[in-house]
Amino acid sequence: MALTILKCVLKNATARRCLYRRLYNSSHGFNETEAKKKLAQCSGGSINLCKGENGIAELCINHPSRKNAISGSMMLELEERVSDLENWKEGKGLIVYGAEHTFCSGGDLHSVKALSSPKDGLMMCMFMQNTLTRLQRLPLISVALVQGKALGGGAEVCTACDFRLMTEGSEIRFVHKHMAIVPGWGGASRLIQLVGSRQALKLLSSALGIHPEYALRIGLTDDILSSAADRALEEAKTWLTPYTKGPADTTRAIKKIVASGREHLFEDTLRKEKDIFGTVWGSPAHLQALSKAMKPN
Ligand SMILES: CC[C@@H](C(=O)O)C(=O)SCCNC(=O)CCNC(=O)[C@H](O)C(C)(C)COP(=O)(O)OP(=O)(O)OC[C@H]1O[C@@H](n2cnc3c(N)ncnc32)[C@H](O)[C@@H]1OP(=O)(O)O
Repeated sequence: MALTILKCVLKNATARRCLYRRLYNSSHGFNETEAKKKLAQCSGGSINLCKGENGIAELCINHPSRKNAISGSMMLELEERVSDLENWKEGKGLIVYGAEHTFCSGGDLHSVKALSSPKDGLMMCMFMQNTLTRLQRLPLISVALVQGKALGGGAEVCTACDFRLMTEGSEIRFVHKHMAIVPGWGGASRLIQLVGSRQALKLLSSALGIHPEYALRIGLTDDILSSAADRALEEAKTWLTPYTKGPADTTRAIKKIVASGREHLFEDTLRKEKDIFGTVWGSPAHLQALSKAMKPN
């Protein structure tokens, strides 16, 4: 019995390690401590997290005086909030949005300037890829609520969510070409997965603004929201509700399978599906649902 429990604990710990592992570590020349010290020097704005009792959290990119541009200290806060969410066992859903009804104008140009050496740029790129990959792998169904503009790094952040909802008049734009750079926060790779390589090539090489109708047509957004600016967050929550209804363990297991399927070869995915299946099969919620389903009429 004790051996079975130990095996189960180890299996769950391995599954957790795989989900939350860092993409880059010292073996890739990435020094996290040094990166954090450097990013802390570029301050301004905040990343605010509010965890709801309904299992849906709201993550706010908050730097309104700069259209929610992400400073170095906000990159650090984003990493801290993602860590917090990784440990939130009751969580089922996440909405990422920008303060004052605009999503995010990308990297804070003041921070970007301070980090403009190739060494610092690569350090920031690895730090943000680690964080956004962990955000994408969270066992929460995530939605980016795009109001106003999602530019550059802001466009990249919204690709790290499972779904995107755009409000009327909003715009996603990979402006990197205008800055003579390419996305480095993982946004190009994720864009290819979302819309295919041909569309991704068009969007990155033109730096064209992507409006809601076009985004819907190419599969970049999942819906267009029509409510007034100050009601959009509520509308996004309502949109997410059918996907997060029911026990947290079930929703989290579904998201883990999909997150795994996005990243692994199909054979690995089948094995991972089996492992994750093992974590929910026979749980109290499963047994309860089973007995409910089997009640004689
Ligand atoms: C490393 C990440 C990198 C990447 O990988 O791509 C980037 O993301 S680089 C940043 C890319 N983003 C941009 O180049 C956007 C620049 N901003 C704009 O184009 C416009 O400001 C806007 C976002 C379209 C908004 O325009 P508008 O509504 O006309 O407002 P203002 O232009 O007056 O902006 C208000 C205020 O905000 C400051 N601001 C806006 N964006 C940024 C930013 N990314 N970094 C720093 N500051 C920003 C803008 O300068 C104004 O400040 P004040 O003049 O002091 O009022």
